[in-house]
Amino acid sequence: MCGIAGIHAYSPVNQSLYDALTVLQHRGQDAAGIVTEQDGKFFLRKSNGLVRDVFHTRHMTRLKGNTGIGHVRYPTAGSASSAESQPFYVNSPYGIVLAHNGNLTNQQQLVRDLFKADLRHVNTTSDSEVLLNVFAHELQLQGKLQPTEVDIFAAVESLFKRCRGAYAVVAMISGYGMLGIRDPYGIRPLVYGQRTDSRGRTEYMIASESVALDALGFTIIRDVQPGEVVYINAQGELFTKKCGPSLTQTSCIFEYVYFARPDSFIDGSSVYRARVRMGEYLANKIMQEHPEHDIDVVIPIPESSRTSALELANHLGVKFREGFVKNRYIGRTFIMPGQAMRKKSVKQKLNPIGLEFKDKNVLLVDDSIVRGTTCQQIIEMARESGANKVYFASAAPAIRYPNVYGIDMPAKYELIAHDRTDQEVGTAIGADWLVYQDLEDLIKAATPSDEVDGAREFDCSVFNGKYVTGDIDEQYLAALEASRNDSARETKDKEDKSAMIDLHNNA
Ligand SMILES: O=P(O)(O)OC[C@H]1O[C@H](OP(=O)(O)OP(=O)(O)O)[C@H](O)[C@@H]1O
Ligand SMILES: NC(=O)CC[C@H](N)C(=O)O
Ligand SMILES: [Mg+2]
Repeated sequence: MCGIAGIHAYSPVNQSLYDALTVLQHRGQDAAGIVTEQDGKFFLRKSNGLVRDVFHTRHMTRLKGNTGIGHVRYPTAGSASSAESQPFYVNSPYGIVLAHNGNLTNQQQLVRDLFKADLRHVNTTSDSEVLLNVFAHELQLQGKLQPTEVDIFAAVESLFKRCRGAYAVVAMISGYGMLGIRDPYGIRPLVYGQRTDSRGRTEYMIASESVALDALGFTIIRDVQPGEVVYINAQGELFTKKCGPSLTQTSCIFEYVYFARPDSFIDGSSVYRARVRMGEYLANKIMQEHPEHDIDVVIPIPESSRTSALELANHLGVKFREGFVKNRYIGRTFIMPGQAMRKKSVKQKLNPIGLEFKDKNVLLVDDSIVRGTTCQQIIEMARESGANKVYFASAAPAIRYPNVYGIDMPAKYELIAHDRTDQEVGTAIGADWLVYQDLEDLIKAATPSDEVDGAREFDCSVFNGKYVTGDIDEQYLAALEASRNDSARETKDKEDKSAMIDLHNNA
């Protein structure tokens, strides 16, 4: 799940983009990048690492210009080589840079077509570079010396016909402005807003999450609609057009469970409200399944489960206590590359407060169980701290299927719930009992307050194996599993790093 941002302003945007990426850091910790534009020249800085490590003063001062885009990366395709950090650049037509959140599901086909039919060169194994080249090719086909919004919309219309999967995009065309694109299903989030500068001029921002707009003083206009393009030309005029087919919106429900920050709104639905309701529904289910429960205390597993766990405790009428202290300098473990690193990080990140466990029956609450890395170690810690019984509740249903839309869960056998019943998962993680949220309840929880509960559709593929784009079959999933499972990826990352694919101009 990457984070993207673009700003069109009347004063330098380097610091604002840096701040936006910091606010979006929870969406990607592996690499970061910013491109700005001034007088027809792009200035790029991108590399592996957190935002604070990638940009030093010397880089910031070189990022000149009043328009720019940025990216924080959590790889789901290609490798972890710094050459695959984003934004990507292509020189023709005009000079275009692009940053992408999501994952293309027909990358191989597109690469073949780009090479054989469009005569284009793709230098990395990133799907985002492919996406950029498809856009560039389609824009070139419009054949305009000076493209207008009409040409840009036409190019994206063709891109929608060619590119499958999930893609929320920000891009910049040298001399012609900035645009945001959301795929026809609206799988990944994208929102835009405006603010007024001291001289009364309107500035625009496009970003993955509304928190980035809040932090920079932009007022939200609305979410970019599925299949819509938002274009701000070099003169600062805004144009929007729905260029994709009319499909039912199916945005990713896992954004509400884990990825997004609770203070964000996605498609009119508050992530915080969704998590509160997840806690309420989960409490109801626990009361149904264990009416005579003997829970003494509810303890959240920081960070993401806290909102749900507090509400769950309120509804159960049981004490809520912070039983784990989180090391604030360790990032999110689930989005780290490689199981060894994830495993090590749980212990570095979370430490129990013995007092809250000793001789108590504790209910541990997490937002989700994916590989089981976190809950297994946490349950062990709870027992070592003297807990009597350790129960576990997951605010999301069991994750049994791979994700193909921008969450790095490529191999079903790496998922602890794959091929296991709920009860078997409980045993595998070492809990006395385990309760999972029901999918219908999760859907209800994520439905915006002004809509009928449960009427909104979402991509729930990790829970039900139904892939909304309709192009995913067993063969695709088998190839994905073979190429991106933990050990295959580790080998590829090592190879790419030593091969030094490195074609980008570092500011
Ligand atoms: O079953 P697993 O494979 O361990 O994955 C699930 C865990 O990973 C995430 O936490 P993470 O540390 O990434 O982020 P957080 O601090 O936002 O909770 C999530 O919140 C669960 O705790
Ligand atoms: N998580 C994402 O959105 C990843 C974007 C892109 N597929 C990459 O791997 O860089
Ligand atoms: Mg967590």
